[in-house]
Amino acid sequence: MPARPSSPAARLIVALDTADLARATALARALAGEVGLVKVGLELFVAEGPRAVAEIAALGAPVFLDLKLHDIPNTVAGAVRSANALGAAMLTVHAAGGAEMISAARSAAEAAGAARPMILAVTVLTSLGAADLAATGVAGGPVQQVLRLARLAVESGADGIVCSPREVAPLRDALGPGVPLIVPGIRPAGADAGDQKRVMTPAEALAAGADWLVIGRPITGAADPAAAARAIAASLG
Ligand SMILES: O=c1ccn([C@@H]2O[C@H](COP(=O)(O)O)[C@@H](O)[C@H]2O)c(=O)[nH]1
Repeated sequence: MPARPSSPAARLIVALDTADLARATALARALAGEVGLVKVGLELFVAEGPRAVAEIAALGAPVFLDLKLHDIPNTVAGAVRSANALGAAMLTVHAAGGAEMISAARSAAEAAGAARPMILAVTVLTSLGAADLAATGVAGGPVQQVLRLARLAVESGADGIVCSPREVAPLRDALGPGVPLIVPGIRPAGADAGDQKRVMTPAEALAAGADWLVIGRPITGAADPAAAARAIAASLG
């Protein structure tokens, strides 16, 4: 499992959201040494399969496999066992899958021994605003729901929590310093938010208590992705 990051660059996780493995590997090469981890998400994994993880891991950076597993406990445990063989450093499940599912994911990860992936629980997607969440039948707003899901996830064996930067401070208050917080929904000042609704700047997220910052388009869509990552790291002081 990766250690908690101690330098600004180590805090950055770049999301390689592309269906093209050649582009993903080119980005991973260009960003070597500029970020702490590289994230393989659904777009790349569905297009290219497990070899995407293997080829990107071979370039040196630890891989965050962001599959957001959400199914019955037996099925999720099987998927985690299959993912163990890929050597990812982090793997996501949806906290809304419930206590038994999260616990099954953690137990299945432990079968990989010391090199097991961190099991991260995704709380409320950063693309959802309060009204979107209410439309799914959840009352109380994102902060309340993230706190509820995060507590459940940690009690059920999750190694870390994925949340928007808006919930980082309340989560730190509720969970203390020991729980790693992995935070997408990051936008440098003036950057296009796109489909993200609960966002903050990298410096704001860090000041609130985030451990890792997950950043895709502001880096991968830049003319010079390495320079964009360096500028973000510099903004973290
Ligand atoms: O709640 C979540 C969970 C995961 N993500 C992932 O993070 C990146 C963010 O990419 P940007 O281009 O910086 O918006 C993306 O891969 C998502 O799948 C998230 O955004 N929100």
